[in-house]
Amino acid sequence: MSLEWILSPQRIAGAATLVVGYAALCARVAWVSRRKRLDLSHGNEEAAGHSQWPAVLVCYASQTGQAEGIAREAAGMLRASGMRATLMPVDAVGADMLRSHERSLWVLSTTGEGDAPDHALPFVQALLPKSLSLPNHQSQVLALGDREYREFCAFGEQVHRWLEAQGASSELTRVDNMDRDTLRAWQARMNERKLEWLGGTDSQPPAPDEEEWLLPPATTLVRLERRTLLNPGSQGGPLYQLDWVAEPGRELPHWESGDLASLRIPADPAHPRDYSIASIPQDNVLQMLVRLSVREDGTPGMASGWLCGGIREGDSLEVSVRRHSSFRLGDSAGRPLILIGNGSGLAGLLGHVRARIARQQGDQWLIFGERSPVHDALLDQQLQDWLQSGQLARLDRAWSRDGDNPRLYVQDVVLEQADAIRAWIARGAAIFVCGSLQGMGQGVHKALRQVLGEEALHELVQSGRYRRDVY
Ligand SMILES: Cc1cc2nc3c(=O)[nH]c(=O)nc-3n(C[C@H](O)[C@H](O)[C@H](O)COP(=O)(O)O)c2cc1C
Repeated sequence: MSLEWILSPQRIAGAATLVVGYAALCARVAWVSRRKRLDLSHGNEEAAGHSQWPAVLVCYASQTGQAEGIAREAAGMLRASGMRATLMPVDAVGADMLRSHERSLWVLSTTGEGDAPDHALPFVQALLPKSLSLPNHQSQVLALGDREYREFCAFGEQVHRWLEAQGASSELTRVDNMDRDTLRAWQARMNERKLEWLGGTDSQPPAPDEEEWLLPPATTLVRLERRTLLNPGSQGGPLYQLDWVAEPGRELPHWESGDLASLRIPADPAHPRDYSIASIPQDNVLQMLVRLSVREDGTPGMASGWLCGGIREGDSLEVSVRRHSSFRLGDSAGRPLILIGNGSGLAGLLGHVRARIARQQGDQWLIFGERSPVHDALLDQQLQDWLQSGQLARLDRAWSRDGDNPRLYVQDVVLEQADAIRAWIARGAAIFVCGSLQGMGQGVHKALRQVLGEEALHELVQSGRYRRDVY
């Protein structure tokens, strides 16, 4: 062992970290027990105090809320251990902020075809092309993805490589379809890192309740009150409206319009299925629209087959609500809304329409696409009633199988109504798109780019005025 090495700045800095870490650990033991008696706040006000404790930046990029949920839990866990954890979406992360932190934790999902989630665009365009010097920075990257996609975890990998190129040390973990074993292993590793960050692994092992900080959201038992076929005679797959109510003596979980209901079906409890919630809590019903999917061999899909046929009215099921921040109304709750979608995507849009009607805001325009006006005019009476009463300002429907009429899709309506779309945007409207990615989501995006221009659409994404739930 050379003298230079013993006296090297890194060694001295390491020893100093250990001393500070030990002090932090002592304080932490007292503080953790206090925290356990307090309600664990996820607000960033926690990050402001306790300046003597190690600071971690917890960043997320999330399209449907899973990465955000994990980041939130991780920040809560770090705070409960006595660290200063600042939670933020990646688009709020700046160069100075990264330089001023020695540790960061990234939870990043990949969407589209290997793309970053929509809200991460400013980060991708402004920060990723930059060169920063982060030689002492330690980062953990948790990349969420799905192996079914060719570009598995591409965005998480991109950020991991970028961090390494800036001189940071980075550990990458890829998670396939929220695999619980991978998440549990990562969680165990984070508990180790946390102790290192706090000043040495030879300190106390984590308390048992700290190990399970990635708990799944609470579930509630609900009963299927009614199942209604919405498109009898359709050439497409049957689409059902499912109305769930609370079991006697229980309450439905809380949600906001845009959120998802996560169901565990008996045949495959390890893989919950998410559905957009079409109702609002004031309805006292949790409503969803489910299309029966049919496999290539003609047999019904496992989850949709059971929901559309297996489970009977009166039967019960565990459900949990998944916060879907990127598709909630958020700051757009008071703006005029343009709601665009197709098929079962109507569910996500209906939630917003109902939430706004409850707020007595009828300034909303629904552009909806289906196959035939004869068989697929979903919830037509309800939509017509809203239109009559002014609770819906405009309703445009695009039918792709309407006798001899030319095939019309929602993106065609967007192009046809370009002037009106521009006028709505000029007076502050926000756009929400829900439904299939292939064809609809991509087509509408292209049409909007044509109508509004690349830059204006980009600005709408950045300011949260263009939100998509496409699958
Ligand atoms: C429309 C769509 C596109 C997706 N594209 C990819 C992809 O290209 N690569 C990948 O690894 N995962 C992809 N996924 C899977 C997501 O990354 C995965 O479901 C993740 O857990 C979602 O996290 P989030 O809720 O934070 O967005 C895609 C998911 C959806 C719904």
